[in-house]
Amino acid sequence: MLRSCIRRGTLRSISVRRLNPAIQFASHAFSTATTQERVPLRKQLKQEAKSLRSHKKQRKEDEEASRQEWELTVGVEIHAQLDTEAKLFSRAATSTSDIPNSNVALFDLAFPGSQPEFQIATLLPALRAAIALNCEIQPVSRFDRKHYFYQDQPSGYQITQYYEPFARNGYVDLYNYDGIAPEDGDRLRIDIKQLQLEQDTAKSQEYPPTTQLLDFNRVSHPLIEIITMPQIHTPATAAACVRKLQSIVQSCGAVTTGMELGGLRVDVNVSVRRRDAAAGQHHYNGISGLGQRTEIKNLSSFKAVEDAIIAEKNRQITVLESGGVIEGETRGWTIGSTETRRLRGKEGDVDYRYMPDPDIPPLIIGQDLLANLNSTLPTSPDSLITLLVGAEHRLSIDDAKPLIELDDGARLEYYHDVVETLHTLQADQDSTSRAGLGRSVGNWVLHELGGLLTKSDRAWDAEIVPAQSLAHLIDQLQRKRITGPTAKLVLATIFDGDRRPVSQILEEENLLLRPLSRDEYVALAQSVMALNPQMIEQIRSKNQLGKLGWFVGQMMRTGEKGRVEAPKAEEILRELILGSTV
Ligand SMILES: Nc1ncnc2c1ncn2[C@@H]1O[C@H](COP(=O)(O)OP(=O)(O)OP(=O)(O)O)[C@@H](O)[C@H]1O
Ligand SMILES: [Mg+2]
Ligand SMILES: [Mg+2]
Repeated sequence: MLRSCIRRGTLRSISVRRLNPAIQFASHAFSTATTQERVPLRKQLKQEAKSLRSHKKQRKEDEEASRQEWELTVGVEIHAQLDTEAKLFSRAATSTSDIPNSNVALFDLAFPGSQPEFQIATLLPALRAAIALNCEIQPVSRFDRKHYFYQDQPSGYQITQYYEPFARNGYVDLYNYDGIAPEDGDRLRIDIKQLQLEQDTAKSQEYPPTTQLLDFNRVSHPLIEIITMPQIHTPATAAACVRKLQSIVQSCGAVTTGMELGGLRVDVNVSVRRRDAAAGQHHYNGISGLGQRTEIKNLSSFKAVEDAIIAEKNRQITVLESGGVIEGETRGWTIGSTETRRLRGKEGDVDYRYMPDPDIPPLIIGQDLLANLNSTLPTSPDSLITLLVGAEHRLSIDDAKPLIELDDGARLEYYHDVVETLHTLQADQDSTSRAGLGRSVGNWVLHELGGLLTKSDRAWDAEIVPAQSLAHLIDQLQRKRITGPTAKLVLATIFDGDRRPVSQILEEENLLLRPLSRDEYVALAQSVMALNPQMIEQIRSKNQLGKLGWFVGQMMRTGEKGRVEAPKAEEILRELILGSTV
């Protein structure tokens, strides 16, 4: 990568600073060579930026040309670990962080004579996910044995529900705020073929060349497999779809951890077909005309989903353009790589010998249970977004999304606590001034408090700045008793552990706004105007109003701390410089 950058002459100084000494040496060699050609540094940087731009443009054009010619189709299978205490068919605990092989029942290890004991509690999170994904819940479903031999599956088969799953015909709606590709427009519905219950496998740890350790704590952890229809046509939308599915199953309490902790694993199925050629020979559940699919197994991040699809699409196009054929096969992906790799042949090669499990009776799900779950399901992420950007809260979509997603919903809870307290504190204010409170709280919670968290590298904790304190601080600001910079200063003080009530901090530190008189503003404005008469001239003669900001900044800086209000400062400056009022 670095070498190719150097070859293309696109290495930028900003990236060099973060690299190791050997790489810095390479960049030094590069600049020495160019100095010898006596190209001034500024010109050289300009050329580099230009070449980078044209390279990016070329790549975009190539992508677009390939998109015009080839249609990509993707369907995803998501395996999510359900939030349950016990395993699917035994009472062993699901905790995987305990000592390896400590949570294992005889049935999990397929001891002869052991029998499955279906854990009914598993159904609750599974059904919550199915309802949240708009599925039709099947009154009767059954378990099958899917046979394959691998050391992570002691019985030689996985118990799953492929043929008669407990939920069918759902869908997930994706909006552009979910990050779908621009060519998919504002909204896209992806159908979900089914949700099935199944067992997880054991966890392997490889110690090449000869050792592999197996931890059976994970074996038979209850999973749901969510299978989408092949209706996705861009890598970005596939990643957005997985992200959205994860956020839905998390927000309804069906799963505990997401992809980052291994609680969710994704297989992507990829095919391409030439748009102007005859329809493809392959079909899936009523959708026909598809190209031959390959399946990339076990992806564990959204980026891996997107990158693996791009790589596999390009590989398939190259094979087809050179007259080859795509084989139905299972492929793998390593993070950071640029190519998928063949793991094994699939279609036709493996016969799973599916058969009904004779030891497990059918699953019968009653309407009363469904009615109860339906009425207790938490609000969906989409409904939350609609609420937050609506008239009551007026958040921007860019703030609403992270507020919902951050810290497993804890950030949103905190936001609500602050808004609630603030509404009580502002009960005496008129409704127009209260209308913008949500937006302002969103800004403080995400950007100001969020900024302090990032800077200090601390994890979220609602007690760092109690919601009550933040509400009082915003209240003081809204009432113009303190300035914005003062509010930020006090927030940082509380963040660092000051537990005095906000009002006490403001009193004791003498931070309450004592507004400057008009004469004081005029004197301050005149003193900063004297610093740069040339700029004053430019503002006057060329009407360069943008430059007023510099003088406002100077007034804030040189004036007494916490006493200068920016809008007032600008008003006075306009008056003095232009003879006009705002
Ligand atoms: N031609 C195709 N191109 C792209 N995706 C496809 C194509 N045909 C099917 N798919 C997708 O492949 C996936 C098939 O999943 P399904 O679980 O039904 O079968 P499977 O992959 O054989 O099963 P498993 O991997 O669980 O053993 C679905 O997401 C479907 O949308
Ligand atoms: Mg599958
Ligand atoms: Mg599959």
